[in-house]
Amino acid sequence: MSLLEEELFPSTPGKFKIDRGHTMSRHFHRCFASTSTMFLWALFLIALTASYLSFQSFIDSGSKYFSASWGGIQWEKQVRNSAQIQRSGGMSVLVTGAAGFVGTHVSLALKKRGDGVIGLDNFNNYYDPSLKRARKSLLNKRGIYIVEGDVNDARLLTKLFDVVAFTHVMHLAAQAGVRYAMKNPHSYVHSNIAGLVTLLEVCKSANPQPAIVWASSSSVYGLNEKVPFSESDRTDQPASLYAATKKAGEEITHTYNHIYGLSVTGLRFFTVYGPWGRPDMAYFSFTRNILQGKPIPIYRGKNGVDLARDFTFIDDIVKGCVGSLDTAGKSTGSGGKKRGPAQYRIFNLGNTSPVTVPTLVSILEKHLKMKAKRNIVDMPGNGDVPFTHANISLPRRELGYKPTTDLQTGLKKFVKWYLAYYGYNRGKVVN
Ligand SMILES: O=C(O)[C@H]1O[C@H](OP(=O)(O)OP(=O)(O)OC[C@H]2O[C@@H](n3ccc(=O)[nH]c3=O)[C@H](O)[C@@H]2O)[C@H](O)[C@@H](O)[C@H]1O
Repeated sequence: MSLLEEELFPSTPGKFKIDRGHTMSRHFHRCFASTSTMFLWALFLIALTASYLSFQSFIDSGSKYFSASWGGIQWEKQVRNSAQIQRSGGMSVLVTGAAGFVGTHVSLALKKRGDGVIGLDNFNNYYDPSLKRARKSLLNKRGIYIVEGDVNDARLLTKLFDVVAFTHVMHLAAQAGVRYAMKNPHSYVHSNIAGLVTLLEVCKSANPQPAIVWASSSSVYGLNEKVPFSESDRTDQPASLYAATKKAGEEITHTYNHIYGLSVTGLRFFTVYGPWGRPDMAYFSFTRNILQGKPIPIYRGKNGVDLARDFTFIDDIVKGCVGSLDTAGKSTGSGGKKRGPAQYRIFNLGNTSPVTVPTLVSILEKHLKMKAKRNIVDMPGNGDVPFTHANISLPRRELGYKPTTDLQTGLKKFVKWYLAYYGYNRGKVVN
């Protein structure tokens, strides 16, 4: 500190020099006193503003992700009832993303056979939330309670584990969609990475630890050209951020398996379709457009090659999910400590018979009895891969997984549901 500074701003009151004349000293003292008072007031105001702003942001993020619509005796009772196991040897399962497409079907299947089920869903608006609400009503009617909350809410997850000693977690909550990742990259990180870690942190500390079965994706094969895709094929060339976050999920779950002894099964779903499906997917939006007489964009690959997908019917996927839960080994840790090696598995859940996108459209035309307005466009560079094709020998051997529904049959069921759900059977005008 320079001499001048030292004089103006003494570090201790005792250092203040009083040998320059009384008046001068008094004036200086007053001046200093008022400056320091102002300084203190300014500090006080800054602190007040800062705490107000941080409180506001806490409220904002809280209301966005962690609306406290849970807790209380009545709530705990509903949670316990829904998680009640109704068959001998049954399981109590926390299903995340339960109001989603796969989550709804898996929850229904588990409840039907007498397992205890609690659903968790944040009802975000990635696609029409009214469809999620309708799925929720369906689940409620079958005695499945859905907690409204986010997988990033550690307090809620911990509370759920306090109320129920879940034997299994079926983790299906995720930000889905391959192409949307270019529009909203952070939502993939929020759900598929941060949310996954929050869930695993809670699971690792739970006593007993649950076994975890979760949704990975066929998209992890990315630019892999070896067909059909086997679980041991390379998955280090993702073509989209969605795929990258799912691949990251496989690595993250491996870490928790390795360090904490969590039993983990990752399922690579191949383009799942069926009744109560996702409106953002091609088969769903094509159906809507065909019925409304609107053109449908059909992407075409390099050199005019048709794109193809190993479309897999929802009932087959449900069998794969339930088979995975049934064969999952117990987690080996307790109190956050691993006691021995735990199971870590990855399975393809596909149909093993890829169909091109134009053929998918032809099947829809047949079931809808309407012609599509086909608009063939070059595949935009937005994360799509040209084809997918699952090798399912591993899940067949380990889970008894055997898909039985071809695309013709599955789309017939989907169209029937679509027409009923959107009221076309009740004379809805098609325009
Ligand atoms: O297996 C997965 O892991 C993923 O499956 C699904 O992704 P995709 O296989 O890309 O399904 P989907 O969007 O129905 O497009 C199907 C085909 O239609 C083509 N397609 C699509 C849209 C369009 O307007 N035109 C078009 O030709 C398109 O190019 C593609 O060839 C899930 O959405 C995803 O969340 C993830 O689970």
